[in-house]
Amino acid sequence: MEAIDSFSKIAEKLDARVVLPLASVVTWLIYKKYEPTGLKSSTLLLLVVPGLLSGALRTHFPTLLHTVAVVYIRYWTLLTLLIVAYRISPFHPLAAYPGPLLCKVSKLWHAYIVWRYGKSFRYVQELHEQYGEIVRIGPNELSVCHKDIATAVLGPKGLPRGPYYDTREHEEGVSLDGLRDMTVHTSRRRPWARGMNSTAMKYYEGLIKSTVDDLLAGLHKRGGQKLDISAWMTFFGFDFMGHMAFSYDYRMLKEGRDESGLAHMIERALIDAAWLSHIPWAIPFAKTFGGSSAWDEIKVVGETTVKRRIDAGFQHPDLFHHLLDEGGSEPERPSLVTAAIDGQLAIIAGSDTAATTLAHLWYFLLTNPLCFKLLRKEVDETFPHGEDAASDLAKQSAMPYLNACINETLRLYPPVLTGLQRRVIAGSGGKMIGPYFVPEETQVSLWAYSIQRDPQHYSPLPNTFWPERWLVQEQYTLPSGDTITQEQVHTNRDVFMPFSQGPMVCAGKNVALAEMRAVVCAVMQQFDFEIADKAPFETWEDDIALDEVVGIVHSGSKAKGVGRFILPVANTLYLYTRLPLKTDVAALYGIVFCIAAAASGKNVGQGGKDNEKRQRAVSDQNHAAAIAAHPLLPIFRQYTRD
Ligand code: HEM
Repeated sequence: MEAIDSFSKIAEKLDARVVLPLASVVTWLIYKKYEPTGLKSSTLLLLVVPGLLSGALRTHFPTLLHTVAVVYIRYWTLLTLLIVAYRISPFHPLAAYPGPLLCKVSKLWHAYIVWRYGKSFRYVQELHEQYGEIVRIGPNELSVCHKDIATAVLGPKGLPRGPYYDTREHEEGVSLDGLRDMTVHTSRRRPWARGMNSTAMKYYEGLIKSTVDDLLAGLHKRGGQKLDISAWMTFFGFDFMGHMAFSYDYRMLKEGRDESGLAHMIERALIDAAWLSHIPWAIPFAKTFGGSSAWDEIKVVGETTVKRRIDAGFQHPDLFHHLLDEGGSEPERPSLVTAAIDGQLAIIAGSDTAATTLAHLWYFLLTNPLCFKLLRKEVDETFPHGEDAASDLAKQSAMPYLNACINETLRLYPPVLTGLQRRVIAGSGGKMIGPYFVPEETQVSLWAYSIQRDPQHYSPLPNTFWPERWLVQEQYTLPSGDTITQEQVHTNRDVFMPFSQGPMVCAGKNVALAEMRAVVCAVMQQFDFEIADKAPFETWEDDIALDEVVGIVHSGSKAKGVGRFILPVANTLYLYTRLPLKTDVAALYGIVFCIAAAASGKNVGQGGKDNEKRQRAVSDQNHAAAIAAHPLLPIFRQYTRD
């Protein structure tokens, strides 16, 4: 009783005008210094603190509801303003780096772009075109295209992963691709190294060959019909990964369809994770309030596959055999859960990626008849007299034009289209990337799509499919027919990163390259294609990469956009100095309004105008899903050499 009395006495003396701003400032300082993201800390700082303050200031307002409304609104409003003001101020450590205002204010903007348009790689590329090789794409995040990125960021002395990868953490644990601690990552990668060594590869080669046979049989069966070539690449990708990871046959090629809906499930799950990855502080909330049904479905399918494999026991040296260390090579065997998570990762990371690359490659070959002709010539010469083109992987890896075509496809459309995010850790003193200093606790993102289309790294024609740039020769013929010399061609292999680079390079790189080479050689050797309907081919790239995203940069970041933002902020600050409730509501409105106003550009909020396209944009958020939604339907016919 005494305690309550003394609390009431103190509370009466409190001045709301001092206490509330003070509380907001302290909370802001805590956020600025420690970046707390857990559910508990967020609940404490954002709900409990203003709740306690409401209790303390109860006597200052006519009703409890009034008190709660005033306290919460004022506390959150000032906190938001402090955060925003600091991020756009010249005192922020990244103030010197250019970027759109909304990116500097919050990563919510980027999350919104991903959620609304999906193709944020196009957005980031436009930012680079506008601002140069280094752009501030978040309050604490830079996207860099400088030539030193590979060594400085991805190399052995590079940086660990950033919080973007926190969505990879599931109830059971984290998959290899989500491990941010370099030491833990190194030890977890050991079974993968065994699962990808030359002995293991020998076994996978047989699987590639038999899966290619299934593909060829499926295509022969449907000869003379229009076939969605990208769907068949997806069937191949999943069937091969099923065999390789778990000795399991998804039977997509045999059935000619994805009966289990696995590919679609993974596309949906990746869409769910895509926008959330940009705001990792929201992950605990998203998990608490529902999570992703697609991830739940994948979990069920994954668990069934793992159980089936365990019940069957060791029969083949598949990837799971190595991940579980069935051979007993490690002093301590990895747990079943860890092996299961990473085995499922192989399906998720390895199926869509190879399939989308192959889909793009067919698209480029079919729309560039000269390239098709050159590649066919190389296939025919390498495998004369009907020699089986799918079986000799060593010969395939030495085919210069084939590898140039694959590289060029991976350059223009790296299947991992999101940025590879790394973080400069606290206490490291910062990091130099070329001439740029990146302060501690800053995220650095490398967007292969932007880097690999940057004219300073790939010229001429950085946006054109021109496989010759990968060949070493004295003279080059451009698609126009003009010839240029070696000195006029610049191909910077150091920044070629479709598989990433360094200690966290794609664990399946060699397998992926082997399977893609085998598919292309075998199909080229046996089939001719006829494009029955030209229209989808003409618009395909625009359709899947969604031009709609392009243009946000200009509409959201020009002086008019900044003006739209500053006015409501000033308005809000002015209103904030008034105390009655209605001005607090106005202040909150001001915040919402200023964000909405700054966000509104010609692309945002025009839903009524072009609703059909917008609807499609939402369903196209994942690249593989976009490809699936825009089928390429050539007719396959038997090819016989003259
Ligand atoms: C064209 C095909 C592929 C491409 C372009 C590709 C690309 C990539 C990229 C860029 C990363 C780094 C991701 C990041 O750090 O965010 C990665 C990681 C990974 N990929 Fe691939 N991948 C392909 C196929 C495969 C295949 C077939 C497998 C499995 C057999 C696989 C397994 C993995 C694994 C396990 C990781 C995580 C590596 C680590 O964290 O150490 N990938 N891949």
